[in-house]
Amino acid sequence: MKAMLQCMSHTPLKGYFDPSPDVVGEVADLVNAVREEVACFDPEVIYLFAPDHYNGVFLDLMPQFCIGMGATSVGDYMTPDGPLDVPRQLAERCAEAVIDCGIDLAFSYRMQVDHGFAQALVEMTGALDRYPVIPIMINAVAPPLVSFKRARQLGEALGRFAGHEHERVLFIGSGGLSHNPPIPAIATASDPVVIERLIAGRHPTPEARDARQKRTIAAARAFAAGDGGLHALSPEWDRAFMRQVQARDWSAIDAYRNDEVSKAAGASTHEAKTWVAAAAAMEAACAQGWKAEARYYRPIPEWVAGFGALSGYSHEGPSKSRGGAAPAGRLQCQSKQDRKGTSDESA
Ligand SMILES: O=C(O)CCc1cccc(O)c1O
Ligand SMILES: [Fe+2]
Repeated sequence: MKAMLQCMSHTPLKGYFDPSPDVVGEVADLVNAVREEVACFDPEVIYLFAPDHYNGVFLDLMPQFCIGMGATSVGDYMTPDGPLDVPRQLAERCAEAVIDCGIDLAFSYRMQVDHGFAQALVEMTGALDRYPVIPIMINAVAPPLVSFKRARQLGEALGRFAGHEHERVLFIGSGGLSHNPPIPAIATASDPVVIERLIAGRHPTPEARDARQKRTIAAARAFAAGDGGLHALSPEWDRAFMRQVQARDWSAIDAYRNDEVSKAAGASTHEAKTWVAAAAAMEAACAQGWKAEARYYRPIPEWVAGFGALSGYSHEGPSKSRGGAAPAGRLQCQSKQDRKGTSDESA
């Protein structure tokens, strides 16, 4: 069994309000390098952990974790709309295995996903449906939220299943790190229109979606200009977190407390649980035989994102059932040398 892990921050502000060209180029190099690695790896299936931002799931029925047995991208910001290629029977068996491990995973036969999923798929694979993908939503916006520990346990249960199931599996965590985009909360919303949208905002009119996106872009401009209002990015939190994931320091990860995380690094930092779940899945699928590599970090206020990337690779070993080594080209595809371009001064 071979497994790959790709964790990366997402931000729909790309292309709407950009940092300096050298930073844009640096992140583009990173994304291109990851996409090449994934293409070389040629996963038979992807397990994608990502949050939703009140585009697919709402407060009329908010799951903490939800697996899609079928899923469609809503096409918010610049992401494409349309179906993901979800292998339904595999997703069903995965759900059964995870639930059997004591994780009460919700499921949907018509899950709607937003840029949290779509941006990762498009950037890392080129399209929504390039590879079969099993989407797993982790609630990161609607308190009460699950703990970091619980996200780790979800990943562990899923990884145990995936490790037995596949020859080449890719785990993706899409989200984080420290940030606080202007996503309304039911606890503080007073406008009845906003409250209704939080509770049951499916299928907004194009005008309503556009208005919301324009507000996010305006907030990003204000944030980058130093106006208060949004919680500051927290490179210290981000670097410590990335070090812990790279070291697979699960006890440190389990020890995070939701209220402290929000206070230290911003309300949307809970998206980092997608990294925890994906890395824990990697750990279980590889029976700990893998290596993690924090490869990029930079706080990018224009994108309202502590922007990080971390990859993981299972130790090379003979293929379980197909015998012999992988085709030569696959192993040579992406050397460490090639990936050096996007240097990381931190983690
Ligand atoms: O409009 C939204 O739903 C929030 C958009 C958004 C902005 C910055 C970083 C993110 O991770 C993110 O999701
Ligand atoms: Fe997000």
